[in-house]
Amino acid sequence: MKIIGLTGGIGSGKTTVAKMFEELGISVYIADIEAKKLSNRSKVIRRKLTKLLGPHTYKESQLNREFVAQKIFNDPDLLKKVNAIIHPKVASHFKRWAKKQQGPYVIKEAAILFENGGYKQCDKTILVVAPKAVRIERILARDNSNKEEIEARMKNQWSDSEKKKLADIIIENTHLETTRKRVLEVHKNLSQPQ
Ligand SMILES: CC(C)(COP(=O)(O)OP(=O)(O)OC[C@H]1O[C@@H](n2cnc3c(N)ncnc32)[C@H](O)[C@@H]1O)[C@@H](O)C(=O)NCCC(=O)NCCS
Ligand SMILES: Nc1ncnc2c1ncn2[C@@H]1O[C@H](COP(=O)(O)OP(=O)(O)OP(=O)(O)O)[C@@H](O)[C@H]1O
Repeated sequence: MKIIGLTGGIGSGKTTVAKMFEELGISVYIADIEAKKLSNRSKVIRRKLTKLLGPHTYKESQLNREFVAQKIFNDPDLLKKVNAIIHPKVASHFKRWAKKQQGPYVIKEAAILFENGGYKQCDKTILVVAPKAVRIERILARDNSNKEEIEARMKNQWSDSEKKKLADIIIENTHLETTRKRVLEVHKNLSQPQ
């Protein structure tokens, strides 16, 4: 079964696009969500993160997301260390998950795919893009966050032009209906035996 990596910068709409593939019957793995579940469940991750970031890393046995985000997105060195704790666990969890799925391909949606070399484990990659200003507006409307916090995350992600050099398929996500048509087209191509 083919593994299709799906990524995009913060607010590009990668989860929205991933859900469109899901509606077409494709199994979708959302790495952001699984990473959080693993961070809450795995004693090894908990121990390593607490050692690295201090006693406030967990609050009532759940990852203290605001605290962790505040620390790591303003300190690239710390972010690298957190990624090194979490990403390998997500990668092995994904492999186990993928073995149980059926269909012509599965989608692995991940915020960080090119930056950490994760794309090398994929048969093909999809990059979701939207203008930066639109992405910021979307996150401001969705979350209880501010422009500085969003830009801090953006600074830790590659630009779209860097990612485009490695992506196999680009999906522009501005108008939802156009995006949906493009997803259907991509789905048909990916479903063909190669
Ligand atoms: C810092 C945390 C707790 C913040 O949680 P929060 O619910 O606010 O954000 P969420 O995880 O949903 O991510 C939202 C967006 O932030 C950006 N982001 C998240 N992790 C990273 C990262 N490691 N590097 C750059 N950007 C990131 C992405 O655009 C992502 O889509 C969380 O993002 C985290 O634990 N990140 C480190 C682990 C990781 O890389 N997770 C991503 C998938 S493996
Ligand atoms: N084409 C679109 N038109 C209008 N709103 C959109 C569009 N695509 C996504 N959105 C909205 O923008 C917000 C961000 O989309 P989504 O959560 O899919 O992005 P994401 O790239 O997964 O974000 P994050 O990086 O934070 O995980 C959501 O509230 C979503 O409903």
